[in-house]
Amino acid sequence: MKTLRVSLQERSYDIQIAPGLLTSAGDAIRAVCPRATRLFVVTDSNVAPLYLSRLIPVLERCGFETACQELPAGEASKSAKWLSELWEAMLDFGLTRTDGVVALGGGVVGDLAGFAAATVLRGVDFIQLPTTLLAQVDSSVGGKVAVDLRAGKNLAGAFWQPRLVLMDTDTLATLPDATFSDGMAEVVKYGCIWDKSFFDFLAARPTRAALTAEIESILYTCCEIKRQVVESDERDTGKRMLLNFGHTLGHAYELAGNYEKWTHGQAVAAGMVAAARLGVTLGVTPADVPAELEAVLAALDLPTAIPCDRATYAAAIGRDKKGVGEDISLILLESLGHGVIRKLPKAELLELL
Ligand SMILES: NC(=O)c1ccc[n+]([C@@H]2O[C@H](COP(=O)([O-])OP(=O)(O)OC[C@H]3O[C@@H](n4cnc5c(N)ncnc54)[C@H](O)[C@@H]3O)[C@@H](O)[C@H]2O)c1
Ligand SMILES: O=C(O)C(=O)C[C@@H](O)[C@H](O)[C@H](O)COP(=O)(O)O
Ligand SMILES: [Zn+2]
Repeated sequence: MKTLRVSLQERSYDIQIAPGLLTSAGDAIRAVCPRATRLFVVTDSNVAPLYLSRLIPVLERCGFETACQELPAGEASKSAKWLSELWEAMLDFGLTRTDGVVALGGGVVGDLAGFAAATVLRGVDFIQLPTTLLAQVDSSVGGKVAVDLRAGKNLAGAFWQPRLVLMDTDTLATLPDATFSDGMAEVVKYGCIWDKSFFDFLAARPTRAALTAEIESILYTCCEIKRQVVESDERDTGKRMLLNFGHTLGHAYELAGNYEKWTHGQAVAAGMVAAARLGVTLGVTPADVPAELEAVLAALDLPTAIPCDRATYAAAIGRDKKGVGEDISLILLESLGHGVIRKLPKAELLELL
């Protein structure tokens, strides 16, 4: 088993990475929630039939009473409507402030359940059991929780760190190839912004089989990078913005496709290529970087360009959380492996696009 500790004073927690962790989740949760009697489990309609019947007896054997809410699978469930349903169901179950919320699923389940945990009774303990590659390398760590609004992606949310993150690598075996690739978009992001040797390592392994053979080390590398970034800027006012590489335009593509046409991973892949091209235009990024990045993403069956109209770009840029007044912080690559934050007038960015 690989373990990492995210050190954030009283909000510190462990990330455990190993096969089979779901089968010992009860003891691990008991260790971080000693006073809890009830756990409210949030999952989705694809994950429930695969893993819920494995998890519930494990929790009950450790003395937890459980209730479960199964969401329809997909981004549409990351909504204010489902947030409100969760609040009501948690209170009907009798959740108290010493109890906990468990997210069993991908980033949609984790972001929504985390926001519900942050807000119900003004905040209860939250445990992440991520089951997609994307959730294991990115969304289960760092405490960003949110729902989407009509106005755009993740526009209502909180910073609410989990008490524990258990990554059972066995769960990745049941992912469809396209969902595995979604997660790879965020994995490649870490190589782009932080670590050229990691980027090269990924480029040399263009198949799911080759990547799966190294999965524990890939998860560890991504979580270690995210740990360092989050510890230095938990509230996303500086360095953490690097983790948003590809996301300003990625969020525009998700909005353009009404959150149905393009997954988050696909949108981020195309957003990273567009940001690399913008970097070349702005004289920050070397000219050969976009093609090198495109080749790695295309080998993973990820899109490298997504059409988007000016009005949608304008809406996404206008509401991007990296905006300050008329300016926006844009994440660019000074080289592959080194991301930088550059301020630009929003109007200039729109013209460039
Ligand atoms: N909070 C953060 O820091 C952060 C970081 C990155 C992404 N996100 C968010 O995460 C979301 C995307 O997450 P995602 O890609 O995991 O999407 P997702 O949660 O929709 O999961 C993708 C699909 O995989 C299915 N699934 C999950 N686990 C499975 C398994 N083990 N086997 C088979 N099928 C499984 C799901 O039912 C779903 O159909 C977006 O909303 C994005 O904004 C948040
Ligand atoms: O953890 C972060 O910080 C990230 O930016 C990770 C991103 O991959 C993730 O998609 C995040 O939810 C985007 O955050 P937002 O602040 O742009 O909504
Ligand atoms: Zn992301």
